[in-house]
Amino acid sequence: MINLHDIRYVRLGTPDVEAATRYCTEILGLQKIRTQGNAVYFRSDDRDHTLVYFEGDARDHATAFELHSFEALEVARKVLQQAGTDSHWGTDQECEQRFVRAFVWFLDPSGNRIELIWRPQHSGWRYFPSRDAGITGFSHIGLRSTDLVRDEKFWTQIMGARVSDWIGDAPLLRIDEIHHKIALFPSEYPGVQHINHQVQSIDDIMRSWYFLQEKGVNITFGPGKHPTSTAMFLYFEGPDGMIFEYSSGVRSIEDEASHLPRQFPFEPVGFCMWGARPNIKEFKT
Ligand SMILES: O=C(O)c1cccc(O)c1O
Ligand SMILES: [Fe+2]
Repeated sequence: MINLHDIRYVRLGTPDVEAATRYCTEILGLQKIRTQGNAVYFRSDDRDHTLVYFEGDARDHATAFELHSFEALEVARKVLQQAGTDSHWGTDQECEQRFVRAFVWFLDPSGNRIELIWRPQHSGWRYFPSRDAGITGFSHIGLRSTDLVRDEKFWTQIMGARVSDWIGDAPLLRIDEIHHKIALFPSEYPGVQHINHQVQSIDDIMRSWYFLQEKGVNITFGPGKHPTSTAMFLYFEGPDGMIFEYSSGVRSIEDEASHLPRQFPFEPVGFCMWGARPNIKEFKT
């Protein structure tokens, strides 16, 4: 089995890098760290970058997870091969673009591009955004799944993730003590379904709620509170229809042995314990 250390970055294609850059800095509250070639890099915490927008197809998404050693990459390739999944080494140029020493990529059973990376670059600089959204870091993604039961098996049996809770058949998956770093949601096609950044407190959620409305950003869900992770949340629309989430107060699962995943209904009450209703296709039946 593969042992994922942590989620690291998301890379998104876009036909309009300039518009995406304006959104990331002025609306979302990330820090632009560099432009390199046709790509712009953004920080949300003490890592070199956690989000990249590159000139390309808006359906072209990749998500990276850090592994513990170079040997772990080699082992991962064998494990994937045994599971019938082709994997490939990243080229030197691709490693340079990602600020990693080595990586392996593959497609999950739904067709999501996943990158397993080794020695990603850290920053010696404090994260310093141009808008104070209260972001403390990139934390999780929603991943599109064309078959939730099949993909839950892949992510738990091959990738070593554990189910923390289910909403209907949608599993919230942890790879460390944080309630979830990946969540699978039903879709007809692959891709990243939402990108979560943690913010410091409910004050940041509410401040952003007013701020985003003033800026005319489409709020798609919330403010609300997830009964699953106990996090308070706000979802809103970004470039090319991507959904971004701010949340605060995600629970930790300290005791692996005693945690049993809980089943929540795939209904508004399964997503929000305050009564908010999602205007997000993948959260609705
Ligand atoms: O935090 C959660 O529990 C959660 C639940 C449903 C959907 C999400 O995006 C979540 O982050
Ligand atoms: Fe989420």
